[in-house]
Amino acid sequence: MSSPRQIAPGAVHVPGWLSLGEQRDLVTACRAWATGPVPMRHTVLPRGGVMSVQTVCVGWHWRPYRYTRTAGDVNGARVAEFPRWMVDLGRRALAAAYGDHGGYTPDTALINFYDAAAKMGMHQDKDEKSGAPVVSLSIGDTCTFRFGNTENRSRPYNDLLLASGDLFVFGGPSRYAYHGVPKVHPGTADPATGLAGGRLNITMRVTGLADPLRGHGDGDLDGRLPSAG
Ligand SMILES: O=C(O)CCC(=O)C(=O)O
Ligand SMILES: [Fe+2]
Repeated sequence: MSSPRQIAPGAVHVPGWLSLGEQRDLVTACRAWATGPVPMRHTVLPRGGVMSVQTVCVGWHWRPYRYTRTAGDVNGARVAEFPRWMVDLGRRALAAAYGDHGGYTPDTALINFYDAAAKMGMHQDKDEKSGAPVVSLSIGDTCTFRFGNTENRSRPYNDLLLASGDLFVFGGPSRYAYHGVPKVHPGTADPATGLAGGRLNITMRVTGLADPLRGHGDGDLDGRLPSAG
């Protein structure tokens, strides 16, 4: 692992943060999630466009531009639980980037698979009701990651390479920075991760949404129930 590098205030790149073993375990977990309960798919945008990346979610299902527990735009199933080990991984990631995890409790992850031709246009991650940081992990082929400003999709931005095992965290003043993936560099992956080609990106986030079934989060139901006395 190299030392953390600040790209902008609140945006930190930690090259080679994940060990090879951790990358392998994440590839295995993502492969399983890609098969169900909600299969990985190309997200269809409201105006009919289709994203070139393939996505599967855990914890909450994202579709433009909201989070739900069930994947109404795929097969109607409830997405897989957000595992405790991923909360712990998210906390270790924040501690590595910022020196302290501050009680970070991600409740959703978007898992994106990029083939050699896939890209992601400049966008903000703003469907979350929480301003908590986004933790991004990359595995497989290296990509060019464009990290911009909070005002618009254009310059100033920074182009950096995200390679297998890299951590990128954006929070604080960078939380709503525009970002995207203009290019994946085929043939740059180490097959020892279990991913022979393509790029896997996992972003953990805090939705800030209540879970009506469990009473977690904002609008916690527990607070509104009559006390047992
Ligand atoms: O693939 C990446 O590095 C970024 C993914 C991303 O921005 C997103 O899923 O919102
Ligand atoms: Fe994003």
